[in-house]
Amino acid sequence: MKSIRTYNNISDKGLSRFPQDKYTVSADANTPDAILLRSHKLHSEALPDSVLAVARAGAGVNNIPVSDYTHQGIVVFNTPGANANAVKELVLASLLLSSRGITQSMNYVDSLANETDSAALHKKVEAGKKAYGGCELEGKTLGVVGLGAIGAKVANLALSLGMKVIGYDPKLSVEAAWRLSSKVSRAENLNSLLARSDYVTLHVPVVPATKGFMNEEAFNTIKEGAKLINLARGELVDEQAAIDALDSGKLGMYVADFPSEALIKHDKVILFPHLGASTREAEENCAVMAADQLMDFLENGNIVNSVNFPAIAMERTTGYRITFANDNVPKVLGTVLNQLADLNINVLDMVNKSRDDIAYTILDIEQEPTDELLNAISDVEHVFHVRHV
Ligand SMILES: NC(=O)C1=CN([C@@H]2O[C@H](COP(=O)(O)OP(=O)(O)OC[C@H]3O[C@@H](n4cnc5c(N)ncnc54)[C@H](O)[C@@H]3O)[C@@H](O)[C@H]2O)C=CC1
Ligand SMILES: O=C(O)C(=O)COP(=O)(O)O
Repeated sequence: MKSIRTYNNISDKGLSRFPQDKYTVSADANTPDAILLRSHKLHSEALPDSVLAVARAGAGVNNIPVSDYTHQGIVVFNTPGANANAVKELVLASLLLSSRGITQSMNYVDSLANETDSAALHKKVEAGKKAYGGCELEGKTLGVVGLGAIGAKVANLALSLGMKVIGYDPKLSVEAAWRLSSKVSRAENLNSLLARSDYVTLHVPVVPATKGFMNEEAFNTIKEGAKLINLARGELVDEQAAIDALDSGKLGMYVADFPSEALIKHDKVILFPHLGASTREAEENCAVMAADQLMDFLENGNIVNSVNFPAIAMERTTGYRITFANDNVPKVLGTVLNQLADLNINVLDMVNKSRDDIAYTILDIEQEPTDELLNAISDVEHVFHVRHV
């Protein structure tokens, strides 16, 4: 029986992927084989030694100490693109909310709830409406920072609304570039995007290069009165710099799903709870993808959509499967293969992949591996994880 420990609200559609005769799934599993979570922060938690993998049902992995886990042999997964449409749709809402005085005018109408005279009510409603006139999106320029799964969908949607779209993504993958309309124009650098955009929307992970990148300098560069949408991570924006820019009028509006004490008080800030991925569809997509990836890893040693290990998969043969991870240096694989040769063990199939400074191998052999063999592989210099799956 394998055991999965969950954190957060994970869709039942994902949880029910784990067959009950093979898995127990619970929030209080003591010695789990794997963790399945959403935004729960693992940085200050010690994981039990039993944990082989952590799956984030979602995109951002900044709640997980990924590099610490890598050399403990813990594979970290996410679910690329599975919640992108949900975020895209909330960006659309954010564009409209920041343009049309929708929430403010709703609050105004609500404030008239005690008015009992119908004629007086209509007079006040009509008199108040002029305070909430807005502007249209058509013809305006949207700057999209980060053109991955979400950014590309947002960019393509904005084009269909008649907006001009500028994108900036110095690390754009070829796959992501294929998903992007050729009508999206490319900004050479961030400042050029900021200076030309009426709306700026952020879709990058929080990493050292992006932490606080929307700082005083960025707000000085941004087009006068531009509106900023941040459904990516709160840490991307220097909050005080944003508030100063809002106060001076340089920034027209800030929309985010990261409320904070300072932001909540500001009348040019529109805040939601962290709702970007909170649709039934996205929660199901993420949970199903994360569960399937975990099972494939636990049962077959295959790795799909990991953020720290190479992508690697091999069809099961009739043999017995060993997987091992090691520092990506010469001679490790050769040493293991020599060990097998010395024991007269035939290799049926094998695949080896590397990513940055680690390598991972799946080996199907003809006979069941003994503990002695597994220990011998584990003792090879630079090997830090071995498993019979
Ligand atoms: N509000 C919410 O509920 C959600 C928030 N997110 C946030 O959105 C982020 C993006 O999500 P996805 O689009 O799914 O990820 P993704 O990995 O598909 O795209 C991220 C893009 O950012 C680019 N990038 C990396 N560093 C950059 C830099 N310095 N400047 C410009 N671009 C850079 C990458 O090249 C990549 O194309 C996640 O990391 C997460 O923090 C994601 C899903 C839901
Ligand atoms: O997928 C992401 O990066 C998200 O931020 C979604 O967060 P959540 O799973 O809704 O807490």
